[in-house]
Parts: sequence; structure tokens; C-alpha cells
Amino acid sequence: MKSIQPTRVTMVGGGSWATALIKILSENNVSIKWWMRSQADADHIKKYHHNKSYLSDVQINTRKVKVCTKIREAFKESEYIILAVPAAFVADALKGLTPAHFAGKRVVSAIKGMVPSTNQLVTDWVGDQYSVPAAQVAVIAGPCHAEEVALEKHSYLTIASPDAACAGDVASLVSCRYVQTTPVDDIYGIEYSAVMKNIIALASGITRGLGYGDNFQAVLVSNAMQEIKLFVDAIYPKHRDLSGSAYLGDLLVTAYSPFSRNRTFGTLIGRGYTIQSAQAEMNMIAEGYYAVKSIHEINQRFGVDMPIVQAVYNILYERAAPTSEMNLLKEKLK
Ligand SMILES: NC(=O)C1=CN([C@@H]2O[C@H](COP(=O)(O)OP(=O)(O)OC[C@H]3O[C@@H](n4cnc5c(N)ncnc54)[C@H](OP(=O)(O)O)[C@@H]3O)[C@@H](O)[C@H]2O)C=CC1
Ligand SMILES: O=C(CO)COP(=O)(O)O
Repeated sequence: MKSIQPTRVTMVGGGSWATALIKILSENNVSIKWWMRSQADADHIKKYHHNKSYLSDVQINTRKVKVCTKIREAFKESEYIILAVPAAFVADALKGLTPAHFAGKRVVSAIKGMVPSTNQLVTDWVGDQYSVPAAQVAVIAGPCHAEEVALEKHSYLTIASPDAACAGDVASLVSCRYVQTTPVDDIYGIEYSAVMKNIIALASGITRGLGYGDNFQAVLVSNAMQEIKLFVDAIYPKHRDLSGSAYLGDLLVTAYSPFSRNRTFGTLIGRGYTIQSAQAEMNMIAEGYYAVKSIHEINQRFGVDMPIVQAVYNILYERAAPTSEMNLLKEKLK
């Protein structure tokens, strides 16, 4: 019988989400080139078959996964490029590539952040920089922490693309025994919601750090859902049900889970850490820190009333005291 050729995938990023996605993909018939910037991490994976810096319990199947640190090499012959570095570093990671390197490939963003230099969603930025047609672009979204993937806890991902075939193919690629996937078309709504929920998770962490309880947090999160809806509908009007798991579900997991980087970062800020000391304390990136600045700047054009986003912006970028910002916010929540 003729063997079916493996799907050729390039993973960009060596962090926790990239490692979790490598684990999921490896359950399927794939051949993966895994790019990361650290030669020491790459060498370690080749020798010991696990990523020493992130999710180190995950075994890497090096028959399917070839690790490298040269981005052009990693792109050769791939059908799918999956981007899984924080948005602030995506330009750095792809340095030296041209539109020709992307020609004919599908580009999948697993990133939940904004490119700070242009205030763009990652898919828009990739389309502009590398002339990737919208029909070849998708995002991986949904409530899914890398740490739970590592433990094979049953999870759900939503795959969004304006092209139904692209969404369906990516959904098949990243589904496995313990991950169920759903293809949808609301790529912008889902990407913006994913960016916004990180900001709300920061706010959620700040309230925890300040000593607010579950009662307050529930009101914060439900008010936040209205902010997300107002903003996403203003920026990209479309009929959408925000109670779906890629919207509300992702907000809930990030605002409540102890695995959340954004919530953890917010908690440290609420406890009185400076931004620098909170960043130093965490080995991982909280996208919401960069996103709140981008959303604040974009909203200068739209003027959507978003008191929670504004409070986070004031705390992180205007050096407002968390206690007084939350006192002001308290009056605005219902
Ligand atoms: N972790 C999760 O559960 C989930 C994360 N995501 C999203 O995935 C994206 C990646 O997050 P995550 O994996 O958690 O991040 P991590 O903090 O775990 O890893 C960050 C990665 O970025 C790399 N990096 C840092 N600076 C640069 C740079 N200048 N150039 C290139 N690479 C750089 C790091 O490399 P080095 O180790 O060498 O410093 C590391 O590989 C984010 O957008 C996040 O929102 C989405 C869903 C779930
Ligand atoms: O998006 C995530 C889970 O769905 C991860 O959120 P954090 O980056 O806050 O950990």
C-alpha cells in the first residue's frame, strides 16, 4: 500500500505554547521543522529529546521533529508555518525572510497579541509584510493552557480563517486524542477577543493581588465581556456569539487559571511589584502588557468606553497606583 506523505510544518518559537503544539502535532502524520533562537536549547532537544527551558516533561519525538536555529532553513519545503512567539518578537524571529519564502504556504498564528510597532494583529502584519493572501492565513484560538496540553488534559481549540478549507485543514492538523478542534470564519473577532482577554486577565490578577475576592472578580469579568463586545463590534462589525469558547471560554480560563501568565503578572503588580520586577520574576511573557498599549492607541480612533482596559493602561503606562485605579473602577462596574 502507498504510504501517505506527512504534512510538512514549520514551528516558529521555542517557548511553552510552541512546545505544547509540537506535542499535539506529533500525534499526527507530520514532519516538523522547529525553529528556536537558542542554540543551547536546540542542542539539548537533539540530545535529550525534551525542551529544557519550557514544559520540560514533554518528550519530543525527534524522528518527526527536526530542531534548527536558522529561520530560512526552517522554512524550506514547508506547507504550514505556525507562529508561536510573543507578538513583540515575531518580527525578530522572521528577520531575513522575504515574501518569496512565504509563497504558497499557509501561515497559522498561534499568537494572542498585537505587533507593538504597528499596532496590528499578527495575521494583518504577516499579510502586509510578506504578501500572504488572507485565504492562506489562520489562527489557533480557544481556552488552552500549554501546561494542561503537556498533561494531556482534554482541551478544545478553535481554528479561524476566512477560507473554510484552510480552517478545516488546520483544524485536522492540530486535533488529537485529547484536543478537539472547531473550524470557524471569524478570524478578526477571535484574534481581537484573544488580545483583549489578556488585558482583562491582567486586571483580574491586579484585583487578586490587591485582595479583592471572587465576588468582585465575577463582576469584573462579566463587565469585561461587554467591553470586549463593544470594542470588537466597533472595529470589525459582524454577527457573532461571544459566549462561544474562543471568546468567553478563553476569557474565563485566562482570568481564573493559576497557569495564566497575564493573571500572574497582574497579581504581582497588584501586590506592589514594579513592572520590571514583575517581568523579572516571571520566566514567560504576559502579552497583555504590550496589548493594552496597542488597544489604547487604536481606541483613540474608535472611542469605545472601556473602563477596565483604561484602568490597566493607567496602571502599566501612566504609573497610576493600582489601589486608586481600582477604587475609581469600582464606581463604574455594575
Ligand atoms: N503558553 C500558553 O499556554 C499559550 C500561549 N499562547 C500564545 O503563544 C504565544 C507565545 O507564548 P508562550 O509560548 O507562552 O511564550 P513563552 O514566554 O513560553 O516563550 C517565549 C518564546 O519567545 C522567545 N523569544 C523571546 N524573545 C525573542 C526574540 N527577540 N526573538 C525571537 N524569539 C524570542 C523565547 O525564546 P528564549 O527562550 O530563547 O528566550 C521563547 O521561545 C503568545 O502570543 C501567547 O499569548 C496561546 C495559547 C496558550
Ligand atoms: O491564552 C492562553 C490560554 O488560552 C494563555 O494565556 P496566558 O498567556 O495568560 O497564560
